[in-house]
Order: sequence, then structure tokens, then C-alpha cells
Amino acid sequence: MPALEIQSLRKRYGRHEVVHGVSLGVEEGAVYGLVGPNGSGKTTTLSCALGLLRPTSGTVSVLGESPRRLHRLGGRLAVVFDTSIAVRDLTVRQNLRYLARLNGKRDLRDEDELLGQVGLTALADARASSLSLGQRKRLAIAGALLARPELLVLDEPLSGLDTLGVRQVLALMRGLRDEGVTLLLSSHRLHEMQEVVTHVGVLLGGELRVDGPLDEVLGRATGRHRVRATPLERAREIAARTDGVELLDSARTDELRLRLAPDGAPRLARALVEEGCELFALEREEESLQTVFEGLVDAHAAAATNFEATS
Ligand SMILES: Nc1ncnc2c1ncn2[C@@H]1O[C@H](COP(=O)(O)OP(=O)(O)OP(=O)(O)O)[C@@H](O)[C@H]1O
Repeated sequence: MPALEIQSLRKRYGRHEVVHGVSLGVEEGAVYGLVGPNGSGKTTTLSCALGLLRPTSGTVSVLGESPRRLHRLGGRLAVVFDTSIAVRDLTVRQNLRYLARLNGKRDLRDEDELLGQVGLTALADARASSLSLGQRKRLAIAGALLARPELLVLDEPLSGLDTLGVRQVLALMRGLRDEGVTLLLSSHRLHEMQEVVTHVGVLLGGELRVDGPLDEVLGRATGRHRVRATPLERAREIAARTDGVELLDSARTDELRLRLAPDGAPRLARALVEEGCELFALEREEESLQTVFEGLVDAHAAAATNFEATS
């Protein structure tokens, strides 16, 4: 069973529907990035999933519970929606102790270990009011990690951060991923999300346009490669008779495009070199999340234009 599952979620504000039948699943141990531009419905989707908003229709299950029964999950679920929750007049350490008291007698994580994990050890005695936005975000994440959650949901963990702050939060996400915490993150920062997510869902205008493992979304699973070698014609002949290699059409005359089986790359490289070709490059052809996204936006705009033209 997925850690979090959303089925056919719709949300209307008055007569205006802003989430149009979104279905997605976050597998245990995954880092799922819900990405999309401002206003695409990320926060609304997460809010419905977490019982903060009542969906117009659709079903949600979070660690096997419905959004109305999330209190039963106790510390298994943690949510960071707002980074301003720290008590400003308390120090970083006092904030964590305060949250620990609110958590009751549960088996909580050691505060020094947590401070180390989120990179705030040196600021343990600084007042929360003196922290930068990135430091406040990391304090909020530390608070969310106190009760050792299995699933951590973060709305826009990167917004408003400078480059260093982004790097620190991404490093923290990677550490959590390696510990096996399931993460659901929303963000419009595609480039950065690509560095940390294992799965991605692209929301556009309230519709989930793409959903799946990052490798598949980026076309990494397709096995497409480019080869630059001379003489190119001989390289083409060699490629054509090498096992696990399929020649694809290429618009360029100075390279080959191929689909390679998983063990095809070393086999082809060896064959090319052994048969006297100079091999300059053999690289995987893949897209970035940004280019995938731009393609979707173009398709969305074209569909909207067609709709306007025909209605
Ligand atoms: N309370 C509300 N009443 C009416 N419309 C709303 C309300 N909250 C959100 N919306 C609208 O719903 C749509 C989706 O908003 P949402 O905040 O979910 O998007 P988002 O992808 O999280 O955007 P952002 O990146 O800006 O946070 C937007 O068009 C927004 O204007």
C-alpha cells in the first residue's frame, strides 16, 4: 500500500474548480515532488490530502488513514506548511524542547542529534527571531522530525531561500531519503527538485499532467543515447550489427542516435574502438525536469488556444 494515495481529487471554490481529478500515489521510501507553477493547485492538493481542506470529491489515504482520522497516526506523520511557527523569543534549542513537551511522552529524537542533522548546532542558543529564513525552515523541519515520522510532508520547502539555503535544505532532504523517511514535497523549483526527488508529479492548471518515477519522466528509462565518432559511417555500420543497439533517426549529420540495452553502452564502445573508430562521446540523451515542464506548458497553451479557436 502506498504511504499516501490520492484518488480522483477535485476541489471547487464556489463555482471555480481548481483541482481537476488528481490521482497519485507516494510509495513508501519515495521522495515525491509535486511541482507546478504558482496557482497550479499544489497547496490545495496537499491541504485536501492532510485534512486541512475538505475536497469536493475524491478519496485520500495517508498511512492507511482517511484525512479525518490523521490524529490516529500520532508521530508517524509530520507536516511542515508554514515556517513561521517557531516561538520567536525562545532559542533554537528551547523551541525544540517546547515542541518536545507538546509531543508528550513519546520516544523523541535527541535534540542535539537533530540540531546536527539540520545544521543548526552552532545556532542552538540563538533566538529564533534572529534566524534567517533558511535557518527557520530548518528549525521547522527539525521540529517535524522530533517524533521520527515515517511520512514527512513539506509545502514549498525551498521558497524564499538563497542558493546556500537551498543547498542546505536539499542536503537535509537527501539525508532523510537515505534514512528511509517517505517525503512529499511541493515546489515550483524544478531544477532543484530534480536533484532530490525519486518520483515527480507535474501539476498544471489543477491537472496532474505527468506522474511517475523521475527516471521515466526524464526519459532516462528509454535508453536513448548519442554517439559522436569518426568515421561516422563506419560507426553506423558497427552499431547496426552490435547486439543490444537500435539505430534511431537523427536530425544531425555529425552524430548517431541510438537506443541501447542496459549493457549496450560498454559493448558498443568496445566494438567502435576495436574496429578503429575514434570515439569522442557516448552519452545518454535525457531531458531535464525544466524541459519536460516547458514541453507540457507549450502543449497546454496550444490546447487552450485550440479550445478558444473552436469554442
Ligand atoms: N480560499 C480560496 N478561495 C478561492 N480560490 C482559492 C483559494 N485558495 C486557493 N485558491 C485558488 O486555487 C488555485 C490553486 O491555488 P494553490 O494555492 O493550491 O496553488 P499552488 O500551486 O500551491 O500555488 P503557489 O505556488 O502560489 O503556492 C489558484 O488559482 C488560487 O487562486
